[in-house]
Amino acid sequence: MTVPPVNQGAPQAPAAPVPGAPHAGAPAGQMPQPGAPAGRPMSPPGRPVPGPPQYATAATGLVKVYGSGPAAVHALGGVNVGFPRGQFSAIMGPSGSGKSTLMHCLAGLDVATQGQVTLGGIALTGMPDKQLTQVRRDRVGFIFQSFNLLPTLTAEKNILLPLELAGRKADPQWFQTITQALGIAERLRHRPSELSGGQQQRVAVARALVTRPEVVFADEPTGALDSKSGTNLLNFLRTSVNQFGQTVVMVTHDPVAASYADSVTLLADGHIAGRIERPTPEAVLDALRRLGG
Ligand SMILES: Nc1ncnc2c1ncn2[C@@H]1O[C@H](COP(=O)(O)OP(=O)(O)OP(=O)(O)O)[C@@H](O)[C@H]1O
Repeated sequence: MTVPPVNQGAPQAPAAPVPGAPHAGAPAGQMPQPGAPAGRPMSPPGRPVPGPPQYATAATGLVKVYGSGPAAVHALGGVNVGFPRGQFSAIMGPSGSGKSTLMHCLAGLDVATQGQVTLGGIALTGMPDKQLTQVRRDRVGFIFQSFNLLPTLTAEKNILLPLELAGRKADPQWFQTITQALGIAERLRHRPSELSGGQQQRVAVARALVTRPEVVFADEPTGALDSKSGTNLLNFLRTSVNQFGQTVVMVTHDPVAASYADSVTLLADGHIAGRIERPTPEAVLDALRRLGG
């Protein structure tokens, strides 16, 4: 099912709740048009992809089929999408529409059946596992609903883990900037069990940002948080985009959470079903109703 693009006439939003902070990044509406990239030759894995460099992460002709034969599930049916550098983008759609599958393919956590994925202008498609693991570790940050912190490590050690695994040293100034901005500088010696849910998620956010990744992928990051902790987290993600130039791509079911983003990409039945620029909760809710979500 598809609905027409829903950005026309959508009310202008107080979409960025950070006072005085303008939306940043590339101009809106530069998503590859369906069919446009067809015929473009596949770039070898790990090589720069020719074309506009404004997308931190993009997919062309992305198909994902789980299983085979009569049991095959067509989760993505040829998706063309780009998420601009230095912007906060949300992905929404009804349950089963392919949001997590799209995010996992973009982040190199899952391999597409067909099509091409780029991260920072580099082709991920066909990349050997070892190289892909390295790309995920060095160039991607993840925030999950379930924090995924190691219980035996302190907050500080959890945050530094991606750098340690990569054999890299922390930039002390950047570490201080993010832990202070997240309000966890006083909690660094605590283990996850000694922290509140909101604090644990903020540690997970610091861990995602510590490598200064190309893209932070967030999958329902506020799903397990109370509303105040959720608001704090969304405000921080917004700040990381506005102040640090971070690119954030977030899957969410929550229209209020989506209204913190610069744009919302809508999925339905494995296809792009529209896009809302400067979303308001009302515009998002309206679009989701039209999609039956
Ligand atoms: N590992 C898998 N094996 C088989 N089918 C799968 C698998 N993962 C997802 N699917 C199917 O692919 C489709 C898209 O799933 P996906 O999880 O991407 O949707 P979603 O929009 O993220 O859903 P939700 O909002 O419920 O989390 C669904 O029909 C789902 O059942």
